[in-house]
Amino acid sequence: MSQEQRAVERARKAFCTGRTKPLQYRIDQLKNLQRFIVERQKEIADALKKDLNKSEFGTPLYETMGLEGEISLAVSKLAEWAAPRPATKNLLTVSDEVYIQPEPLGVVLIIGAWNYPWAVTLQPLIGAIAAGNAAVIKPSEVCVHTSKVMGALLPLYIDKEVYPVVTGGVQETQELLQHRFDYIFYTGNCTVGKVIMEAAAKHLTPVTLELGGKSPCYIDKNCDITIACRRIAWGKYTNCGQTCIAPDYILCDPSIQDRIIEEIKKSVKEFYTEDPKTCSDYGRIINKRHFKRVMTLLEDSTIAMGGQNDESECYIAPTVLKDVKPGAKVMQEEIFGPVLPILCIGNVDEAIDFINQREKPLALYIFSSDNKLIKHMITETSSGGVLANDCLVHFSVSSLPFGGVGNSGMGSYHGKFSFDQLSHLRGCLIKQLKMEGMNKMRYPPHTAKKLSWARFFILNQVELSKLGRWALFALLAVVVAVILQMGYNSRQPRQDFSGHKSAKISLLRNGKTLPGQINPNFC
Ligand SMILES: NC(=O)c1ccc[n+]([C@@H]2O[C@H](COP(=O)([O-])OP(=O)(O)OC[C@H]3O[C@@H](n4cnc5c(N)ncnc54)[C@H](O)[C@@H]3O)[C@@H](O)[C@H]2O)c1
Ligand SMILES: CCCCCCCC=O
Repeated sequence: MSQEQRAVERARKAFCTGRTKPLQYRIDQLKNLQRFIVERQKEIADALKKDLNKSEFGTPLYETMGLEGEISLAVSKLAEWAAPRPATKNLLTVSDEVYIQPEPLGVVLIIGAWNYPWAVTLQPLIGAIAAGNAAVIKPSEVCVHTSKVMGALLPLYIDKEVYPVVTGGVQETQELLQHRFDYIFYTGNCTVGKVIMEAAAKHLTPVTLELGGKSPCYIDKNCDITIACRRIAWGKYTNCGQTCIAPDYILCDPSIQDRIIEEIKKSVKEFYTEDPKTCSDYGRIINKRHFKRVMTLLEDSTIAMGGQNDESECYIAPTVLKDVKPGAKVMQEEIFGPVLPILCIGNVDEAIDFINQREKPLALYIFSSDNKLIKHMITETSSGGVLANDCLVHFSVSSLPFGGVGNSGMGSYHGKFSFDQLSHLRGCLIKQLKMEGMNKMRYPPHTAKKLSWARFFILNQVELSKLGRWALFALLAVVVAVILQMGYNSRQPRQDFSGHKSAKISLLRNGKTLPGQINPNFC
């Protein structure tokens, strides 16, 4: 039996014991995960240093602090998230129990990417644990050292039967994908996203795909360009540009292009010194394949800043390209490296058209002091998320769903969204075996009058909370009268009452009077 098959079977068997269901178990596992992050900070940081040259401060800042926050949130909110959620009642369910019960899905497969290997692998795991699932964890093999540490150390902290770690490469991932899961949570590129979805379709397994793409960054003339460029330089060059939501390219008026270049130069110097190569806060490209790929993207554009590189170290300096044409190589794929092209456009509406003519991005960045312009751009475009006047930080806001749309992915997570995404939200309606008179309108023989009553009860989604006391009282009186009438009529021989004793009544709909030619004698 392969390690993949063994892991899946173990997780399934453990899930079937029901031990992941009690909230206390989930909280204990989340706290164990928290302990792992705190106690193994050194091993985590050492591995990231080797994989991506992440610094000892960069690791907590970009990888583990967010995880700690998400765990604390899940632990403190779990009872609330997992509790039955009351659902709105209508006239037909007014005396019933109507609620939504979140329940675990089963065994989740989590496939992580290499660029923030702890953040994007363990953050879905937090959601899976909180929601009461088992999970098979597959870290990215591209992050060689991190993957080893995760495989060796994580099982020492969390239940290794329920949350096994499978290490390995494409072959191992594909072997895992042969198995049936109850959910697949994949983070990575769009091409492999399609492979994942195809494999999931064979078992009708639902998926979240956290993908990437080209996230545009519009800079309005009307903004503080110094501050804008500092924030953009941080968003772009953090992790050497290998961030799913890095601003991929800048769109701006030609009159501010040179100013932008100067300000980015200043910020780069401020962050990474004159020589970023020797700066401990500046990362490296993950491997030679990606190094070559990024270098190719520079070929047909003009370098305005940076461009220095060293293949032996997978080093590429923070780089800006100017006057870039939409047809340039750098505009044909997600850059995922420290290269920032600037494209000049006429005005905000041209920027909107440019964005809308391309795939829906994971993030859209807008820099402007004009709130109306920001809202206009938000209304006229679509993207996974949007952030005005800053970069990246929306990732760390647990109350916002994080995820893509269209080509940048499907599904979302973080905070309660992770819990909901990895739960089945089960609709529950508990009726009593009473009030049978109310059901006459749906039982055969069907008549026009029964239909008009059904129409009233089903289509009038009366929001009881919005009705005034008297209106509610009047409504209940009508309901009681109808029930009594139905009870009476159900004891009478079947006949057509049309034209007889027609009662003209007025009923409330959304606070307005509804003149109803409704005859209660419909049976
Ligand atoms: N939306 C997000 O939250 C997010 C976060 C991080 C990265 N990303 C995106 O991920 C991409 C970078 O990651 P990557 O794709 O290079 O990571 P990667 O190469 O590590 O691949 C991710 C996972 O897919 C598996 N995989 C790779 N090829 C496969 C195949 N042919 N069949 C089955 N499984 C396969 C790998 O084993 C790995 O576990 C970028 O596009 C980036 O924008 C998105
Ligand atoms: C606060 C910045 C964290 C960025 C994490 C991005 C994950 C996707 O690549």
